[in-house]
Amino acid sequence: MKQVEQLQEVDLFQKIANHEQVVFCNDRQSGLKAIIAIHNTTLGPALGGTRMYPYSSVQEALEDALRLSEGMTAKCAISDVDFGGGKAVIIGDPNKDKSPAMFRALGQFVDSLNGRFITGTDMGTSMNDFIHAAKETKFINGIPESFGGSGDSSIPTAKGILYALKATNQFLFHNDSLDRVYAIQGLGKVGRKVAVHLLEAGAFVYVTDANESVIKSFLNEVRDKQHCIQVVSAEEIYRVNADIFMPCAIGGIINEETIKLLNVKAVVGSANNQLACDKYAASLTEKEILYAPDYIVNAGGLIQIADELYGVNKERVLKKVASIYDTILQLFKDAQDANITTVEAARRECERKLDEQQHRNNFYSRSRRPKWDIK
Ligand SMILES: NC(=O)C1=CN([C@@H]2O[C@H](COP(=O)(O)OP(=O)(O)OC[C@H]3O[C@@H](n4cnc5c(N)ncnc54)[C@H](O)[C@@H]3O)[C@@H](O)[C@H]2O)C=CC1
Ligand SMILES: O=C(O)CCC(=O)C(=O)O
Repeated sequence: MKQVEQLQEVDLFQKIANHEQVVFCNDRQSGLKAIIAIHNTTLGPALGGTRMYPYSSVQEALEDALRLSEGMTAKCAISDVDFGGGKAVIIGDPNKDKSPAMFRALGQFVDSLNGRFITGTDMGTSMNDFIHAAKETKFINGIPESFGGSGDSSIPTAKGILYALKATNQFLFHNDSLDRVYAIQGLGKVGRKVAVHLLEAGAFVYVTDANESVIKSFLNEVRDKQHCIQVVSAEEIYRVNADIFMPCAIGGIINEETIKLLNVKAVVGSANNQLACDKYAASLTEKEILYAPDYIVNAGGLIQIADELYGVNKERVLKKVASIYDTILQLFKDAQDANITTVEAARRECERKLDEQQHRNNFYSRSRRPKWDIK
């Protein structure tokens, strides 16, 4: 028994070897079971949303927290914001298990980290949930403006996706018009906003969502565009003949099986960690499918919540979100010139930025930050 315990301990530390800190949060009264993963605070306190998902095991939740927080380090570096990478996951079904008490408990755990981790919404959580968390800690962002936050971060995220789509169309078709065919997986906070805009721009969209009521409500919103929409099943979304496949729900959906099915020229979406692992970037390239790295495409929300550090200026946020167009276009060109995948090109750029900015004050060098006052 003792040997088994020792082995598990070693495995766990191997698993989190690239991370600075992982916190398991358990609140019996509210039922909160959450994991906070802090990947890297070189550039500043760890920043990242909190996801709620009915994980089938603690292992699965931990894997997700580790991968998502690592992605946030890259996202912060490439977006030039003064934050590091972190993320929290709550184990539970967002449609059944949520309560204000659960988010207050999460707020207390976040507060106990004294500014090392700042959080807000992600998949399965909403601004309203974080109003409760913000009663317990100041280290919450992206809550409604009426509560002193920067508001719905899925709005700038959706705008960023549209810029990334334009850049992709420019690169592929030498014309950045959005008037094309898209296959959208997930019509949540981000996917739906993007879909509505694409329809307004004259696009045709294939859509799917795991939740039928989400599809109904979407169709209701875009009643006058029914001829430009086809609802398909969860499986069919991978097979449809479209210009761009847009993952806007869960991660890990670009894998050996789905790559075989894809019938598109590019993959551009909001979901974090779309590739089940990095090797699938090469498989996409082999199939001549252009991949826009998720953490560049979906950085709009991060850009807004990071701007809270300076008191939020929507104009400044929009300008920075618009730069996603140039970043993506340049990345496609760099990858093409160097004959490497877009994932490798993005990784090199992140590493360059992290190296270049090692000198920046960070948690360990006791920087003071205007809003969060990290001591
Ligand atoms: N909200 C934001 O500003 C940002 C979101 N993201 C990422 O974008 C993705 C979507 O985020 P949100 O729209 O905020 O989440 P959300 O929770 O509002 O919406 C997700 C939608 O996907 C659907 N869904 C879940 N599993 C599915 C599946 N297997 N097939 C089809 N549909 C499925 C859900 O029913 C839901 O309608 C997530 O991966 C999130 O991490 C990334 C950056 C910022
Ligand atoms: O957009 C947000 O509200 C949170 C930022 C984040 O966690 C993400 O970009 O994945």
